[in-house]
Amino acid sequence: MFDRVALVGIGLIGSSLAHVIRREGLAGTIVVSTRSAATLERAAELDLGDVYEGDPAKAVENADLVIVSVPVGASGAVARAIAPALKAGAIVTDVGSTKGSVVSQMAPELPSSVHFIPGHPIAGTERSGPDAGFADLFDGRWCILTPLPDTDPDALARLSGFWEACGSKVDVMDPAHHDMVLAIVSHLPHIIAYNIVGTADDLEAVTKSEVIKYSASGFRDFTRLAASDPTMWRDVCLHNREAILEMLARFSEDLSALQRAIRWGDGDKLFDLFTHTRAVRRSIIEAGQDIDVPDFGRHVVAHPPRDAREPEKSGSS
Ligand SMILES: NC(=O)c1ccc[n+]([C@@H]2O[C@H](COP(=O)([O-])OP(=O)(O)OC[C@H]3O[C@@H](n4cnc5c(N)ncnc54)[C@H](O)[C@@H]3O)[C@@H](O)[C@H]2O)c1
Ligand SMILES: O=C(O)C(=O)C[C@]1(C(=O)O)C=C[C@@H](O)C=C1
Repeated sequence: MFDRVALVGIGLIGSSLAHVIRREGLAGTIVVSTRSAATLERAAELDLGDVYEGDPAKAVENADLVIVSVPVGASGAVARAIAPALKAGAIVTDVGSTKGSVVSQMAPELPSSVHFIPGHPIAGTERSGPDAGFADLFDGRWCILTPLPDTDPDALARLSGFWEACGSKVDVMDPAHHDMVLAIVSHLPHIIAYNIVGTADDLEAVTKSEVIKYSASGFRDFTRLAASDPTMWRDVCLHNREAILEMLARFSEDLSALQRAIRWGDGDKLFDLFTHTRAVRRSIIEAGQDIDVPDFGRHVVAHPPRDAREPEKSGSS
């Protein structure tokens, strides 16, 4: 599909790309580049590429596709470093979890002779580094591309074809819309997980050994998310600030409504909410992973629409 692909950053996402590119034969040559010499050495031990290059500018020379897979806060510095060496006509993309900030950091640095098309595979785990990658990571998962207004349609089609060959389903959207959607479906859940695990750990008397000993599966699920890479999530919080703050405000409002219902013993309200959220989960399962983005005009969790409520208000199934 591409003669030469340069992977700048070889952590969970970069190494997963290396595996799937190899498996599917999507590149003649895979060039691997990353900031730390130790990580580059590990990538070589894992045989993730054909060429290993510490200098990102050297790594992208003659590449037809350049994929930047670094924490979003480093996107601008990487773009600046690779810009002078990029081949005219190359496609430059990224995988960062925020898009508005990546566009504003990278676009001004890149020459107009390349096709810059930001992207984000909605696939990952709590693990990081070159050992964490696996070829199936993107199987059946969405990859969102956020082209700029003047993006060449042929380059967009080529990049979409690449992600499809990696196993993904591709959607195209505006960077600001991406950031709003991801703030609720990905960023907020991680922030809630970091917070709940932090709160539990602060309660020294009931935690330490007891948190581990009695950890119920609900809490354990939060600890998985809260084990995610601190650098990556620090950068996500700082680089999707507005959308995350907006979602946190809505979340806090809805949490207050829930708190009030508990305080006043409003069982109907609790039952209605829990019935509604169960229906949300069921519709996600029924749709497989084919989940539409939330409709922000309508979706207010603490006040489910009447028609979404089930009449039966007691018992469990
Ligand atoms: N982990 C996930 O679940 C996930 C999912 C989708 C997208 N993403 C996004 O993908 C990107 C990479 O995440 P990851 O999980 O692969 O992270 P990771 O920590 O596993 O890997 C990051 C890589 O970037 C390199 N790096 C860091 N700073 C650099 C710099 N200044 N210059 C060059 N290389 C640098 C590191 O050495 C490492 O190779 C992030 O932007 C993240 O938001 C992550
Ligand atoms: O499943 C996980 O562990 C993830 O954190 C993956 C996840 C997500 O929230 O779904 C995290 C951040 C990425 O930008 C995309 C995917």
